[in-house]
Amino acid sequence: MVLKIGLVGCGAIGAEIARAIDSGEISGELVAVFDHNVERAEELASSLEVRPILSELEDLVERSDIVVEAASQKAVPEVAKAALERGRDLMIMSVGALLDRSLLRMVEDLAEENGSRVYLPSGAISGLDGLKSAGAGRIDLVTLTTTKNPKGFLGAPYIEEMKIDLDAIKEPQVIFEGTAEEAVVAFPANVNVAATLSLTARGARVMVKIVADPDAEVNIHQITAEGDFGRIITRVENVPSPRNPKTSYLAALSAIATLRSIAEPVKIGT
Ligand SMILES: NC(=O)C1=CN([C@@H]2O[C@H](COP(=O)(O)OP(=O)(O)OC[C@H]3O[C@@H](n4cnc5c(N)ncnc54)[C@H](O)[C@@H]3O)[C@@H](O)[C@H]2O)C=CC1
Ligand SMILES: O=C([O-])CC(=O)C(=O)O
Repeated sequence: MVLKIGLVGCGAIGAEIARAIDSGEISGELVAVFDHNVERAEELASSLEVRPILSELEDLVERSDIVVEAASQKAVPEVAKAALERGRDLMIMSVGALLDRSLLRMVEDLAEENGSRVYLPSGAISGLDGLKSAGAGRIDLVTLTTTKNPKGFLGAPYIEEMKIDLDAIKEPQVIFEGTAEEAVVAFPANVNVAATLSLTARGARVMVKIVADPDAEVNIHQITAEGDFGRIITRVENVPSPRNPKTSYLAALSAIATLRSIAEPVKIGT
């Protein structure tokens, strides 16, 4: 059976996913795309060998086996409800949205009631396999330190609210410290990975530090987790997506790897 994929969001991640389906790297069919920026959807669709239709959300869901959200945290409630109520599988990239407890419960309940699966890729970080194993025991604390070039934080609600002048940052500067729940609201397009860590760590405290470094050419996520298993330390130096400096290329690759693994009979890793 050919997996029918519907894509919501035609930006940096969505475009990489679409190209991977088009080239046969992901075995499936991109049946429909939706973006509230219609020009973006049109531009992506017309760049592909096998052109998907441009559709509205409801129609996209109807045509798909799996709906891929690669849009924004704000899009998640509507996309999740539409997909899960119709028993479709769902992959979510804007994982930060799920730190809203009531949304997480709705997603879990609808998935269970309708026999759907929800996939949350590792995104731009490494080490979730070990953290998942550790979560079977006790995890005491997880810390995430994210470093990006200041231009990667442009437009973040926290930057605007605190009136932080990103151009004035001339050396590495900690611009935010807080919990994962606070971080995903303050920087919705920068630290979805904090939510992925939090959900993997099964309720353990996840503390986030965000550093703006004007010399940074890579997006760094350094993670330390401690518990009765010992300590895990991971650090990824991510190449930013050329289309969107907020987003690391690895995040798109993790979405592609997740879609590929759905079709594979042998599952590797925790
Ligand atoms: N889980 C992870 O590790 C990572 C998650 N992300 C998140 O994944 C999402 C996609 O990332 P990118 O492709 O880099 O973003 P992007 O900004 O390059 O593209 C997003 C696209 O979605 C569209 N869009 C936004 N809200 C929409 C809505 N409500 N309905 C329809 N279309 C909508 C935009 O017009 C845009 O074309 C973002 O929320 C981003 O923060 C990004 C990097 C890593
Ligand atoms: O791509 C990254 O480096 C991480 C990111 O933006 C996110 O988690 O939202």
